[in-house]
Amino acid sequence: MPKHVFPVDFVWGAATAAYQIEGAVREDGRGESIWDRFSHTPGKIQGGDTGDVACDHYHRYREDVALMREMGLKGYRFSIAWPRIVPAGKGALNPKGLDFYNALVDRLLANGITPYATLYHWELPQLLQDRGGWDNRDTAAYFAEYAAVVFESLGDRVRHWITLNEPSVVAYNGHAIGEHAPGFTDYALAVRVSHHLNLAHARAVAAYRQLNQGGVIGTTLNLTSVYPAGNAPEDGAAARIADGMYNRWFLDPVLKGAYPRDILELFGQKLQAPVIQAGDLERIAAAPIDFLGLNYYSRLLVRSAPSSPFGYEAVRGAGPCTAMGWEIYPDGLYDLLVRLDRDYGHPRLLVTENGAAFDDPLQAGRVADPERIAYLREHFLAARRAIESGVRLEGYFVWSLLDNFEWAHGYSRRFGLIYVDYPTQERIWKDSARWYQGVIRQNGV
Ligand SMILES: N#[N+]C[C@@H]1[C@@H](O)[C@H](O)[C@@H](O)[C@@H]2O[C@H]12
Repeated sequence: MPKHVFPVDFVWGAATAAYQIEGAVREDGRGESIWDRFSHTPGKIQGGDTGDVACDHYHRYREDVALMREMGLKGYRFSIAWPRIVPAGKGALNPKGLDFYNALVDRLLANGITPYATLYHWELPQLLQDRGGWDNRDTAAYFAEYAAVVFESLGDRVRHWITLNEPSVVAYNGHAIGEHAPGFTDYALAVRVSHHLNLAHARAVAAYRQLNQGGVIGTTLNLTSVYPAGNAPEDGAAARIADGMYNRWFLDPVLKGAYPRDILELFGQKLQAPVIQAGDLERIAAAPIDFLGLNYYSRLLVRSAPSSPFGYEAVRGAGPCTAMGWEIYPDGLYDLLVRLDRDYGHPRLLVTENGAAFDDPLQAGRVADPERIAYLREHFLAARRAIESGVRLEGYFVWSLLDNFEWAHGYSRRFGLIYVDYPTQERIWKDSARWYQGVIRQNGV
Protein backbone atom coordinates (compact mmCIF):
# COMPACT_ATOMS: atom_id res chain seq x y z
CA MET A 1 0.00 0.00 0.00
CA PRO A 2 1.52 3.38 -0.95
CA LYS A 3 2.20 5.90 1.80
CA HIS A 4 1.06 8.79 -0.41
CA VAL A 5 -2.12 8.06 -2.33
CA PHE A 6 -3.30 10.40 -5.08
CA PRO A 7 -6.93 11.42 -5.78
CA VAL A 8 -8.99 8.56 -7.13
CA ASP A 9 -9.38 10.01 -10.64
CA PHE A 10 -5.83 11.34 -10.93
CA VAL A 11 -4.59 11.08 -14.53
CA TRP A 12 -1.24 9.28 -14.67
CA GLY A 13 0.17 9.74 -18.14
CA ALA A 14 3.17 10.06 -20.39
CA ALA A 15 3.95 12.61 -23.08
CA THR A 16 5.59 12.73 -26.50
CA ALA A 17 5.69 15.05 -29.50
CA ALA A 18 5.26 14.36 -33.20
CA TYR A 19 8.64 15.44 -34.56
CA GLN A 20 10.45 13.73 -31.71
CA ILE A 21 8.96 10.26 -32.27
CA GLU A 22 7.03 9.89 -35.54
CA GLY A 23 9.61 9.86 -38.34
CA ALA A 24 8.03 9.33 -41.80
CA VAL A 25 8.68 12.99 -42.51
CA ARG A 26 8.17 12.68 -46.27
CA GLU A 27 5.39 10.10 -46.20
CA ASP A 28 1.67 10.24 -46.93
CA GLY A 29 1.62 13.86 -48.00
CA ARG A 30 3.32 15.45 -44.99
CA GLY A 31 4.74 18.89 -45.79
CA GLU A 32 8.15 20.19 -44.71
CA SER A 33 8.40 21.72 -41.25
CA ILE A 34 10.91 24.22 -39.88
CA TRP A 35 12.44 21.33 -37.89
CA ASP A 36 13.00 19.29 -41.05
CA ARG A 37 14.84 22.28 -42.51
CA PHE A 38 16.72 23.07 -39.29
CA SER A 39 17.80 19.50 -38.51
CA HIS A 40 19.11 19.10 -42.06
CA THR A 41 21.16 22.28 -41.72
CA PRO A 42 24.76 21.28 -40.96
CA GLY A 43 25.95 22.14 -37.45
CA LYS A 44 22.54 22.66 -35.86
CA ILE A 45 21.93 19.27 -34.24
CA GLN A 46 24.40 17.27 -32.16
CA GLY A 47 25.75 14.39 -34.19
CA GLY A 48 23.98 15.62 -37.31
CA ASP A 49 20.83 13.79 -36.14
CA THR A 50 17.42 14.47 -37.67
CA GLY A 51 13.83 13.45 -36.98
CA ASP A 52 13.57 11.70 -40.35
CA VAL A 53 13.04 8.31 -38.66
CA ALA A 54 13.10 9.05 -34.90
CA CYS A 55 11.18 6.24 -33.13
CA ASP A 56 9.30 5.32 -36.34
CA HIS A 57 6.13 5.85 -34.35
CA TYR A 58 4.19 6.68 -37.50
CA HIS A 59 4.49 3.00 -38.45
CA ARG A 60 4.76 1.54 -34.94
CA TYR A 61 1.97 3.38 -33.13
CA ARG A 62 -0.02 0.16 -32.61
CA GLU A 63 2.94 -1.38 -30.76
CA ASP A 64 3.45 1.81 -28.77
CA VAL A 65 -0.19 2.00 -27.70
CA ALA A 66 0.12 -1.58 -26.53
CA LEU A 67 3.09 -0.51 -24.39
CA MET A 68 0.99 2.31 -22.91
CA ARG A 69 -1.79 -0.16 -22.16
CA GLU A 70 0.65 -2.53 -20.43
CA MET A 71 2.03 0.38 -18.41
CA GLY A 72 -1.52 1.22 -17.36
CA LEU A 73 -1.44 4.83 -18.57
CA LYS A 74 -4.68 6.71 -17.94
CA GLY A 75 -3.76 9.46 -20.38
CA TYR A 76 -1.37 9.96 -23.28
CA ARG A 77 -0.24 13.40 -24.38
CA PHE A 78 0.88 13.57 -27.98
CA SER A 79 1.16 16.33 -30.56
CA ILE A 80 -0.36 16.69 -33.99
CA ALA A 81 2.03 17.70 -36.75
CA TRP A 82 0.59 20.75 -38.51
CA PRO A 83 2.46 19.86 -41.77
CA ARG A 84 0.74 16.45 -41.83
CA ILE A 85 -2.68 18.10 -41.75
CA VAL A 86 -2.10 21.24 -43.83
CA PRO A 87 1.17 20.61 -45.74
CA ALA A 88 1.57 24.23 -46.87
CA GLY A 89 0.42 25.59 -43.50
CA LYS A 90 -2.73 27.05 -44.99
CA GLY A 91 -5.12 25.93 -47.70
CA ALA A 92 -5.30 22.34 -48.94
CA LEU A 93 -5.70 19.56 -46.37
CA ASN A 94 -3.92 16.20 -46.35
CA PRO A 95 -6.50 13.44 -45.66
CA LYS A 96 -3.82 10.84 -44.90
CA GLY A 97 -2.54 13.04 -42.10
CA LEU A 98 -5.99 13.18 -40.53
CA ASP A 99 -6.31 9.42 -41.06
CA PHE A 100 -3.18 8.79 -38.98
CA TYR A 101 -4.33 10.78 -35.97
CA ASN A 102 -7.85 9.36 -36.17
CA ALA A 103 -6.37 5.86 -36.12
CA LEU A 104 -4.13 6.77 -33.16
CA VAL A 105 -7.01 8.27 -31.19
CA ASP A 106 -9.28 5.29 -31.89
CA ARG A 107 -6.59 2.87 -30.75
CA LEU A 108 -5.94 4.86 -27.58
CA LEU A 109 -9.64 4.89 -26.71
CA ALA A 110 -9.98 1.19 -27.52
CA ASN A 111 -7.24 0.59 -24.93
CA GLY A 112 -8.83 2.76 -22.26
CA ILE A 113 -6.33 5.60 -22.64
CA THR A 114 -7.55 9.20 -22.73
CA PRO A 115 -5.95 11.25 -25.53
CA TYR A 116 -4.55 14.70 -24.70
CA ALA A 117 -3.66 16.41 -27.99
CA THR A 118 -1.22 19.28 -28.41
CA LEU A 119 -1.86 21.29 -31.56
CA TYR A 120 1.57 22.91 -31.79
CA HIS A 121 4.74 21.27 -30.52
CA TRP A 122 7.04 23.42 -32.66
CA GLU A 123 6.43 22.04 -36.17
CA LEU A 124 5.62 25.15 -38.12
CA PRO A 125 5.15 24.38 -41.84
CA GLN A 126 8.24 25.66 -43.62
CA LEU A 127 6.18 27.46 -46.27
CA LEU A 128 4.74 29.66 -43.51
CA GLN A 129 8.23 30.33 -42.21
CA ASP A 130 9.09 31.44 -45.72
CA ARG A 131 6.34 34.07 -45.28
CA GLY A 132 7.73 35.33 -41.96
CA GLY A 133 6.70 32.53 -39.65
CA TRP A 134 5.61 33.65 -36.19
CA ASP A 135 6.86 37.15 -36.92
CA ASN A 136 3.95 37.41 -39.33
CA ARG A 137 0.67 38.09 -37.51
CA ASP A 138 -1.21 36.16 -40.20
CA THR A 139 0.34 32.93 -38.91
CA ALA A 140 -1.91 33.20 -35.85
CA ALA A 141 -4.97 33.08 -38.12
CA TYR A 142 -3.54 30.18 -40.16
CA PHE A 143 -2.96 28.31 -36.88
CA ALA A 144 -6.60 28.79 -35.88
CA GLU A 145 -7.76 27.52 -39.29
CA TYR A 146 -5.58 24.41 -38.88
CA ALA A 147 -6.86 23.94 -35.33
CA ALA A 148 -10.48 24.10 -36.48
CA VAL A 149 -9.83 21.36 -39.04
CA VAL A 150 -8.37 19.14 -36.33
CA PHE A 151 -11.18 19.91 -33.86
CA GLU A 152 -13.76 18.95 -36.48
CA SER A 153 -11.95 15.71 -37.35
CA LEU A 154 -11.08 14.51 -33.83
CA GLY A 155 -13.19 16.59 -31.46
CA ASP A 156 -15.91 13.99 -31.00
CA ARG A 157 -13.34 11.71 -29.30
CA VAL A 158 -10.56 14.03 -28.14
CA ARG A 159 -11.88 16.02 -25.20
CA HIS A 160 -8.61 17.49 -23.89
CA TRP A 161 -6.76 20.01 -26.05
CA ILE A 162 -3.54 21.95 -25.61
CA THR A 163 -3.02 24.80 -28.07
CA LEU A 164 0.72 25.47 -27.77
CA ASN A 165 3.65 23.71 -26.18
CA GLU A 166 6.07 26.06 -24.41
CA PRO A 167 5.63 29.33 -26.36
CA SER A 168 8.55 30.79 -24.42
CA VAL A 169 10.89 28.17 -25.88
CA VAL A 170 9.48 28.74 -29.35
CA ALA A 171 10.15 32.46 -28.94
CA TYR A 172 13.45 32.36 -27.03
CA ASN A 173 15.27 29.25 -28.26
CA GLY A 174 14.01 29.68 -31.82
CA HIS A 175 14.25 33.43 -32.24
CA ALA A 176 16.53 34.94 -29.53
CA ILE A 177 19.39 32.46 -29.17
CA GLY A 178 19.06 30.45 -32.37
CA GLU A 179 19.35 27.05 -30.67
CA HIS A 180 16.04 25.83 -32.09
CA ALA A 181 14.27 26.18 -35.42
CA PRO A 182 14.04 28.55 -37.23
CA GLY A 183 17.37 29.67 -35.70
CA PHE A 184 17.21 33.46 -35.34
CA THR A 185 19.18 35.49 -32.79
CA ASP A 186 17.10 38.61 -32.35
CA TYR A 187 15.53 39.28 -28.94
CA ALA A 188 13.13 41.93 -30.22
CA LEU A 189 11.92 39.39 -32.79
CA ALA A 190 11.46 36.85 -29.98
CA VAL A 191 9.24 39.26 -28.07
CA ARG A 192 7.12 39.92 -31.16
CA VAL A 193 6.88 36.17 -31.74
CA SER A 194 5.72 35.63 -28.15
CA HIS A 195 2.86 38.07 -28.75
CA HIS A 196 1.82 36.44 -32.00
CA LEU A 197 1.89 33.05 -30.30
CA ASN A 198 -0.48 34.41 -27.66
CA LEU A 199 -2.74 35.61 -30.45
CA ALA A 200 -2.60 32.18 -32.08
CA HIS A 201 -3.53 30.56 -28.79
CA ALA A 202 -6.47 32.91 -28.30
CA ARG A 203 -7.74 32.40 -31.85
CA ALA A 204 -7.58 28.61 -31.46
CA VAL A 205 -9.45 28.76 -28.14
CA ALA A 206 -12.14 30.92 -29.77
CA ALA A 207 -12.40 28.48 -32.68
CA TYR A 208 -12.87 25.62 -30.23
CA ARG A 209 -15.57 27.45 -28.28
CA GLN A 210 -17.50 28.14 -31.48
CA LEU A 211 -17.71 24.40 -32.20
CA ASN A 212 -19.35 23.67 -28.83
CA GLN A 213 -17.78 20.22 -28.66
CA GLY A 214 -17.92 20.13 -24.88
CA GLY A 215 -14.31 19.25 -24.15
CA VAL A 216 -11.67 21.32 -22.40
CA ILE A 217 -8.84 23.39 -23.83
CA GLY A 218 -5.74 24.92 -22.32
CA THR A 219 -2.14 25.60 -23.09
CA THR A 220 1.20 24.26 -21.87
CA LEU A 221 3.81 26.64 -20.47
CA ASN A 222 7.28 25.68 -19.35
CA LEU A 223 7.49 27.25 -15.95
CA THR A 224 9.92 27.29 -13.09
CA SER A 225 10.36 28.60 -9.59
CA VAL A 226 12.81 31.51 -9.56
CA TYR A 227 14.94 32.10 -6.45
CA PRO A 228 17.51 34.83 -5.67
CA ALA A 229 21.00 33.37 -5.30
CA GLY A 230 21.73 35.65 -2.36
CA ASN A 231 20.03 37.80 0.28
CA ALA A 232 21.02 41.11 -1.27
CA PRO A 233 18.02 43.27 -2.34
CA GLU A 234 19.42 43.46 -5.85
CA ASP A 235 19.32 39.68 -6.12
CA GLY A 236 15.67 39.77 -5.12
CA ALA A 237 15.00 42.40 -7.78
CA ALA A 238 16.85 40.26 -10.31
CA ALA A 239 14.68 37.27 -9.41
CA ARG A 240 11.53 39.30 -9.97
CA ILE A 241 12.69 40.34 -13.44
CA ALA A 242 13.61 36.76 -14.30
CA ASP A 243 10.28 35.52 -12.99
CA GLY A 244 8.55 38.16 -15.07
CA MET A 245 10.33 37.26 -18.30
CA TYR A 246 10.25 33.51 -17.83
CA ASN A 247 6.88 32.99 -16.16
CA ARG A 248 4.58 36.03 -15.90
CA TRP A 249 5.07 37.20 -19.50
CA PHE A 250 3.34 33.99 -20.60
CA LEU A 251 1.08 33.31 -17.61
CA ASP A 252 -0.56 36.71 -17.33
CA PRO A 253 -1.98 36.98 -20.87
CA VAL A 254 -3.60 33.53 -20.78
CA LEU A 255 -4.80 33.71 -17.17
CA LYS A 256 -5.26 37.45 -16.62
CA GLY A 257 -5.79 38.76 -20.14
CA ALA A 258 -2.95 41.31 -19.89
CA TYR A 259 0.84 41.46 -20.01
CA PRO A 260 2.70 42.19 -16.76
CA ARG A 261 3.29 45.94 -16.74
CA ASP A 262 6.86 45.77 -15.37
CA ILE A 263 7.98 43.48 -18.18
CA LEU A 264 6.04 45.36 -20.84
CA GLU A 265 7.90 48.51 -19.76
CA LEU A 266 11.22 46.65 -19.62
CA PHE A 267 10.75 45.33 -23.14
CA GLY A 268 9.67 48.79 -24.24
CA GLN A 269 12.90 50.25 -22.87
CA LYS A 270 15.25 47.48 -24.01
CA LEU A 271 13.64 46.26 -27.19
CA GLN A 272 11.19 47.22 -29.80
CA ALA A 273 8.08 46.53 -27.71
CA PRO A 274 5.89 43.71 -29.03
CA VAL A 275 3.62 44.83 -31.81
CA ILE A 276 0.38 44.92 -29.83
CA GLN A 277 -2.42 46.14 -32.02
CA ALA A 278 -5.80 47.49 -30.92
CA GLY A 279 -8.01 44.59 -29.93
CA ASP A 280 -5.19 42.09 -29.38
CA LEU A 281 -5.40 42.07 -25.59
CA GLU A 282 -9.18 42.00 -25.70
CA ARG A 283 -8.96 38.96 -27.99
CA ILE A 284 -6.53 37.26 -25.62
CA ALA A 285 -8.65 38.14 -22.57
CA ALA A 286 -11.75 36.81 -24.31
CA ALA A 287 -10.24 33.33 -24.64
CA PRO A 288 -10.07 31.96 -21.11
CA ILE A 289 -8.63 28.47 -20.70
CA ASP A 290 -10.19 25.54 -18.86
CA PHE A 291 -6.87 24.29 -17.48
CA LEU A 292 -3.20 25.22 -17.46
CA GLY A 293 -0.59 22.67 -18.48
CA LEU A 294 2.86 23.21 -16.97
CA ASN A 295 6.17 21.66 -17.85
CA TYR A 296 8.57 21.68 -14.91
CA TYR A 297 12.13 20.41 -15.03
CA SER A 298 14.20 22.47 -12.60
CA ARG A 299 14.41 25.70 -10.68
CA LEU A 300 16.06 28.95 -11.78
CA LEU A 301 18.56 30.56 -9.42
CA VAL A 302 19.55 34.12 -10.36
CA ARG A 303 21.71 36.96 -9.12
CA SER A 304 21.98 40.59 -10.03
CA ALA A 305 24.17 41.22 -13.06
CA PRO A 306 23.99 44.90 -14.05
CA SER A 307 26.06 44.35 -17.17
CA SER A 308 23.71 41.62 -18.46
CA PRO A 309 20.99 42.64 -20.97
CA PHE A 310 18.15 42.39 -18.44
CA GLY A 311 20.17 42.82 -15.23
CA TYR A 312 20.31 39.21 -14.07
CA GLU A 313 22.22 36.04 -14.70
CA ALA A 314 21.53 32.43 -13.86
CA VAL A 315 23.55 30.72 -11.14
CA ARG A 316 24.12 27.00 -11.03
CA GLY A 317 22.41 25.36 -8.05
CA ALA A 318 24.29 23.14 -5.61
CA GLY A 319 22.14 20.05 -6.13
CA PRO A 320 22.82 17.00 -8.31
CA CYS A 321 22.05 17.39 -11.99
CA THR A 322 20.51 15.35 -14.79
CA ALA A 323 22.27 14.55 -18.07
CA MET A 324 20.94 17.90 -19.32
CA GLY A 325 22.89 19.70 -16.58
CA TRP A 326 19.62 20.70 -14.92
CA GLU A 327 19.63 20.75 -11.13
CA ILE A 328 17.28 18.22 -9.55
CA TYR A 329 15.05 20.37 -7.34
CA PRO A 330 11.61 18.87 -6.61
CA ASP A 331 10.73 21.54 -4.05
CA GLY A 332 10.62 23.92 -7.00
CA LEU A 333 7.65 22.00 -8.36
CA TYR A 334 5.82 22.30 -5.05
CA ASP A 335 6.59 26.02 -4.85
CA LEU A 336 5.46 26.53 -8.45
CA LEU A 337 2.16 24.68 -8.01
CA VAL A 338 1.33 26.57 -4.81
CA ARG A 339 2.26 29.86 -6.45
CA LEU A 340 0.08 29.25 -9.49
CA ASP A 341 -2.80 28.35 -7.20
CA ARG A 342 -2.30 31.49 -5.10
CA ASP A 343 -1.52 34.05 -7.79
CA TYR A 344 -3.70 32.88 -10.68
CA GLY A 345 -7.04 32.10 -9.15
CA HIS A 346 -6.90 28.42 -8.13
CA PRO A 347 -6.78 27.10 -11.72
CA ARG A 348 -7.17 23.49 -12.86
CA LEU A 349 -3.61 22.27 -13.43
CA LEU A 350 -1.88 19.43 -15.25
CA VAL A 351 1.80 18.65 -15.10
CA THR A 352 2.06 18.11 -18.85
CA GLU A 353 5.77 17.33 -18.67
CA ASN A 354 8.23 16.36 -15.97
CA GLY A 355 11.09 13.93 -16.34
CA ALA A 356 14.83 13.61 -16.69
CA ALA A 357 17.57 12.47 -18.99
CA PHE A 358 20.22 10.16 -17.61
CA ASP A 359 22.89 8.10 -19.37
CA ASP A 360 20.78 4.92 -19.28
CA PRO A 361 23.33 2.32 -20.44
CA LEU A 362 21.80 -0.81 -21.94
CA GLN A 363 23.54 -3.73 -20.24
CA ALA A 364 22.66 -7.35 -20.91
CA GLY A 365 19.31 -6.27 -22.30
CA ARG A 366 18.37 -4.21 -19.25
CA VAL A 367 18.39 -0.50 -18.35
CA ALA A 368 18.74 0.11 -14.65
CA ASP A 369 17.81 3.75 -14.08
CA PRO A 370 17.54 4.30 -10.32
CA GLU A 371 18.22 8.02 -10.77
CA ARG A 372 15.07 8.40 -12.85
CA ILE A 373 13.01 6.49 -10.31
CA ALA A 374 14.35 8.74 -7.55
CA TYR A 375 13.75 11.88 -9.65
CA LEU A 376 10.17 10.95 -10.44
CA ARG A 377 9.39 9.78 -6.91
CA GLU A 378 10.63 13.04 -5.38
CA HIS A 379 8.63 15.10 -7.88
CA PHE A 380 5.50 13.00 -7.40
CA LEU A 381 5.81 13.59 -3.63
CA ALA A 382 6.16 17.33 -4.25
CA ALA A 383 3.01 17.22 -6.37
CA ARG A 384 1.21 15.25 -3.66
CA ARG A 385 2.14 17.88 -1.06
CA ALA A 386 0.73 20.56 -3.35
CA ILE A 387 -2.54 18.65 -3.72
CA GLU A 388 -2.69 18.35 0.08
CA SER A 389 -2.26 22.17 0.14
CA GLY A 390 -5.38 22.52 -1.98
CA VAL A 391 -3.88 22.81 -5.45
CA ARG A 392 -6.19 21.53 -8.19
CA LEU A 393 -3.63 19.26 -9.81
CA GLU A 394 -5.52 16.76 -11.94
CA GLY A 395 -2.83 14.79 -13.74
CA TYR A 396 0.84 14.19 -14.37
CA PHE A 397 2.46 13.30 -17.69
CA VAL A 398 5.99 11.93 -17.48
CA TRP A 399 8.36 13.14 -20.17
CA SER A 400 8.72 10.89 -21.96
CA LEU A 401 7.10 7.59 -22.90
CA LEU A 402 10.01 6.77 -25.25
CA ASP A 403 13.56 7.93 -25.72
CA ASN A 404 13.32 10.31 -28.64
CA PHE A 405 14.85 13.13 -30.72
CA GLU A 406 15.88 15.70 -28.12
CA TRP A 407 15.94 18.75 -30.40
CA ALA A 408 19.42 20.33 -30.59
CA HIS A 409 20.83 17.36 -28.64
CA GLY A 410 19.60 14.86 -31.21
CA TYR A 411 19.47 11.31 -29.81
CA SER A 412 22.23 11.93 -27.28
CA ARG A 413 19.77 12.48 -24.42
CA ARG A 414 17.44 9.75 -23.25
CA PHE A 415 14.30 10.95 -21.40
CA GLY A 416 12.18 7.87 -21.98
CA LEU A 417 10.61 5.46 -19.54
CA ILE A 418 11.15 3.05 -22.41
CA TYR A 419 14.56 2.73 -24.05
CA VAL A 420 14.63 2.87 -27.85
CA ASP A 421 17.39 0.92 -29.58
CA TYR A 422 17.36 3.14 -32.67
CA PRO A 423 19.19 0.81 -35.08
CA THR A 424 16.61 -1.93 -34.44
CA GLN A 425 13.76 0.25 -33.14
CA GLU A 426 13.35 -2.26 -30.31
CA ARG A 427 11.51 -0.88 -27.30
CA ILE A 428 13.05 -1.99 -23.96
CA TRP A 429 11.40 -1.24 -20.61
CA LYS A 430 13.71 0.60 -18.24
CA ASP A 431 13.38 -0.19 -14.55
CA SER A 432 11.60 3.15 -14.16
CA ALA A 433 8.85 1.99 -16.54
CA ARG A 434 8.12 -1.02 -14.33
CA TRP A 435 8.25 1.21 -11.27
CA TYR A 436 5.85 3.73 -12.85
CA GLN A 437 3.51 0.86 -13.80
CA GLY A 438 3.35 0.10 -10.08
CA VAL A 439 2.75 3.73 -9.14
CA ILE A 440 -0.19 3.86 -11.53
CA ARG A 441 -1.56 0.55 -10.34
CA GLN A 442 -1.48 1.62 -6.68
CA ASN A 443 -2.21 5.28 -7.47
CA GLY A 444 0.54 6.54 -5.25
CA VAL A 445 4.13 6.34 -4.06
N1 LIG B 1 14.75 19.45 -23.05
N2 LIG B 1 14.00 18.74 -22.89
C1 LIG B 1 13.00 17.79 -22.62
C2 LIG B 1 11.60 18.28 -23.10
C3 LIG B 1 11.52 18.35 -24.63
O1 LIG B 1 11.90 17.12 -25.21
C4 LIG B 1 10.06 18.68 -24.96
O2 LIG B 1 9.81 18.60 -26.36
C5 LIG B 1 9.74 20.11 -24.51
O3 LIG B 1 8.32 20.26 -24.51
C6 LIG B 1 10.33 20.44 -23.13
O4 LIG B 1 11.66 20.74 -23.09
C7 LIG B 1 11.27 19.64 -22.50
